[in-house]
Amino acid sequence: MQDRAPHTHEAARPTTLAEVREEIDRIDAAMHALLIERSAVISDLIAIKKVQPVQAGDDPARRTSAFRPAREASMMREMVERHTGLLPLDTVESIWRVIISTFTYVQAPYDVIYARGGDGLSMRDVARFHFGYTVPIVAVDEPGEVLERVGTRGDALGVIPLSSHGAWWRALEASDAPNVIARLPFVERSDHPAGMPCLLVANAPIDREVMAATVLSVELRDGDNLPDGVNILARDDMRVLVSADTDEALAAMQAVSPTAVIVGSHAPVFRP
Ligand SMILES: O=C(O)C(=O)C[C@]1(C(=O)O)C=C[C@@H](O)C=C1
Repeated sequence: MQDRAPHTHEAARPTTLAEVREEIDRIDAAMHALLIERSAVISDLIAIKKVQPVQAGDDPARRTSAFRPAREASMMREMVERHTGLLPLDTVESIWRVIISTFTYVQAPYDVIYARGGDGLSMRDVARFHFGYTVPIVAVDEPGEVLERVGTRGDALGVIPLSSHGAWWRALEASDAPNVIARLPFVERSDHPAGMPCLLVANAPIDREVMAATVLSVELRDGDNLPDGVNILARDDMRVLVSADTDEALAAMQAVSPTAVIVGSHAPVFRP
């Protein structure tokens, strides 16, 4: 293929269909070459991760998955912030979700176990949108079954819709239980094509480096008020799953409810 200058306002714009297609072929080949280059970088990353703990005190047995939700959340933010042009944000986001999830999978295979929720179809969309088609997905009926299946496996991610019934999160309170590690979608908006709000649970340590919002299981008593910066994620009567946005909000929540149990964390909510 002939080398052409990148398409800019200054460069001569293609005027025939053949020229435009030549330009598209050049761009497609360049994008493909970049993906191949990305996979070579991931090979280096695999070698580095084997010898470099993610954070002090890490238990390698609890780090078998390559999934780093805080890093992914910040990558998705940056992608949204730099995006421009005709291509819908949904498309760019879904392409990057497939790229990142698949590169997570090639580092260390894992599967995604999700609770079907209402019609089951929305949750299937959530699983495919965020994890692509290479990662195996498994549907189960109830959040409790997701947690049972994730259990002590280091190579499974559970996805639970926030609209699930019952206080399913109480099963996260045990010290050897999975933790909440992320909240989906990473980029929230009302018209998100797979935007059902969900929590990701995994047998992975709580990311202390980036403990942006802390997730707690709380039993409210009559008259308890939630402090500023504490939001209810899910509720079953007086049992609530909350997220505290800051360390101050976390301390205030623990002052209101000393029996509150930390069950995970997630990156700050991002609404562009
Ligand atoms: O940055 C990492 O730790 C990676 O493993 C790379 C990568 C990616 O493909 O960009 C893949 C998985 C992680 O969840 C985050 C990012």
